[in-house]
Amino acid sequence: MATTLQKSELAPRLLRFARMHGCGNDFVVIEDRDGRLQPHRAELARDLCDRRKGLGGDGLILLQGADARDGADFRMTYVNRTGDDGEMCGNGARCAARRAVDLGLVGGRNRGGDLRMQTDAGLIRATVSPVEVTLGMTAPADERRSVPLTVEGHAFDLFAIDTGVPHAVAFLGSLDELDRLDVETIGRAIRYHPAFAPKGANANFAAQRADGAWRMRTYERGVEMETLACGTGAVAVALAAHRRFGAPSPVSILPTGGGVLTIGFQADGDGFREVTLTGPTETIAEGELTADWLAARGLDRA
Ligand SMILES: N[C@H](CCC[C@H](N)C(=O)O)C(=O)O
Repeated sequence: MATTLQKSELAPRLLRFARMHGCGNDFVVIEDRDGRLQPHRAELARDLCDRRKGLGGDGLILLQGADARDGADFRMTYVNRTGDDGEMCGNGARCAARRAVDLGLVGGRNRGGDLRMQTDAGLIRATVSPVEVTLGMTAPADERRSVPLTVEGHAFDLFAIDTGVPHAVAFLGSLDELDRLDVETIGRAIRYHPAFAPKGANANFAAQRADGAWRMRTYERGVEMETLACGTGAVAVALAAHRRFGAPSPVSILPTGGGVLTIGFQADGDGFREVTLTGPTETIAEGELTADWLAARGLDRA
């Protein structure tokens, strides 16, 4: 009996995780109420997002306590797979909202699934329903309607906008052209192009389907490869489709990973307001990181 007691006294605080995805853009979500993982986030993101030696994911999400002055329910810290911070992640924020509701982080103020989260891009509102999560995005910034450039022998007239993180959008003439595009090579060249320095940009490619919806593919900054979906990128494609082709709100976006992302907005000459992003999330698994794994990184004492 004494041994059992001793063990539990010595047991490190275990970390609970969830593996989640939104349209195939996948994340490890960890509860970090007191923010003690903040200094370790880059290493944690690299190790946990590893698809062989970790849990696998495009990014790591920490759910932390919020600054009460903001009126936020919690804070989302998003870290890319590479360990680089991302100010915002549309699919990640949808997963974070779902997880916060599941964990009761919104407490007694869970206004029927309506909540507010702090991010480095600003305050994001979210409405969580059994099937979908809708985000009220921050106002897009730094819109550039025409950025002509040539990469790898392809001439593009890009649309650029910051929808929480910086994005460039290229439209292709057909779905076939989109399917055949070497997103890895061309996307990377756009992502690192001097036109978007020093921050770089996520590179999105889109083509319209006969029913009016837009198919899209994304090379993600900070993941440094093509991902199966990108929420802030889908918002950028929708706003670009409005400017270029007059696409009305709401715009339906079909990411490679399946499902539909729906983007609502109000446009005026100068910018966009009331931008929303709606789509499904799925929780694949939840559990606890082992004491050995944490100890190997010195996190049992963190
Ligand atoms: N996948 C994300 C974007 C992550 C941000 C990251 N790629 C960056 O620019 O640092 C989304 O759904 O919006």
